[in-house]
Amino acid sequence: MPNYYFYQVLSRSKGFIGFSYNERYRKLTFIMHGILSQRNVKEKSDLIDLKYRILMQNLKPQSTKMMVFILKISSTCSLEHYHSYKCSQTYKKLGDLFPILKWFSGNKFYNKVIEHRKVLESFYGSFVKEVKDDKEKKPCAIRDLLNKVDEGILDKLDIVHMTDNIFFAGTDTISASLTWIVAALANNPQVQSKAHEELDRVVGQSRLPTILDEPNISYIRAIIKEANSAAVFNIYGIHMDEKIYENPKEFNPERFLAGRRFCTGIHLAELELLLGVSRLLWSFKIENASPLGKNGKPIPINLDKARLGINVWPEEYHVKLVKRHDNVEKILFDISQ
Ligand code: HEM
Repeated sequence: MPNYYFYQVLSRSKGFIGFSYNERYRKLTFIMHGILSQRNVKEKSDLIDLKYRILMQNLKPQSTKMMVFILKISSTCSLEHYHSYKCSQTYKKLGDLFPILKWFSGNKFYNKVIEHRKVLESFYGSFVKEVKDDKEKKPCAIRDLLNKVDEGILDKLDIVHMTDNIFFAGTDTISASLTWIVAALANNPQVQSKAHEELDRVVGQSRLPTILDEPNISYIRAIIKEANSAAVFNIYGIHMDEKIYENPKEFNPERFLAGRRFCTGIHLAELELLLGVSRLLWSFKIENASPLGKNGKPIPINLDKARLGINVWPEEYHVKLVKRHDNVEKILFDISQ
């Protein structure tokens, strides 16, 4: 059941993620699947390429603060989202516990949500403005959404909240995944050796891995798959929950006509992880820089301990990035590559 504070007040019913199935959701999901389609993502892969180049240029070989750099990729967006998330979770819980709160629009929580909404709308509104003012009309997801305003399908507030949703769904997820993968690689040098062997064989040391290498770097793909662990849900419990499905025991195929619900950004996520992991490993050997244990070796990074952001993150850790060959700097800083 959509929560009043989160969906109606904070998002003014203008968002997309987590919204109930209805005509509006169907219309928006169609638009989002178009913007984030595999073809669109591949066509715009140079933007992701640029993003990783900037990230890699900021990773100074021998740095011991990998975590900090990875966090920096999306610091502005993620920080904003982290506050947004924390705030909305509080409202969500309170709203769920005391539904009556929604009738007191002047209450403290309501005012906090409104305050927060102002920050959020001004933050994402400024992105939208930047795209509108861009004389070169560079391609981007916000521009694709703006075209839908011209076609009379979306309004200005839809764009602001959908932009929020795209950043919300697409930044913390990738940063958290990369941070887990780096920790797992630091703990498993033998896995890195196999990955380095594959990259040297397929890509060589005179260019960066690109999207075109994807079919030939199956070990890198397997590392990404292994790091994104599967979650097992109580499917029976969810399907029989009357709060989620009307008349759950009734055999009613119509309820699935709304279409499958899954991560709309899956193609973008896969591409970002592929380029992120392959380029990190192409450039560096990742060494665990934790304090030494009794056996004289660094204490393995504890992957059982996690902390909560929007997603689940590993605890802070330190790694050392060791440049793998002499071409690393030359190629990372050569924009013609
Ligand atoms: C490693 C990265 C990612 C993971 C693990 C992930 C995971 C998920 C999950 C579990 C859902 C919920 C699906 C459901 O309702 O059953 C979801 C939804 C969504 N994701 Fe992702 N995601 C990732 C990256 C991205 C990226 C890069 C974007 C692009 C902007 C994105 C956009 C979305 C959107 C728009 C939804 C909402 C779909 C809906 O409600 O219909 N995600 N994601």
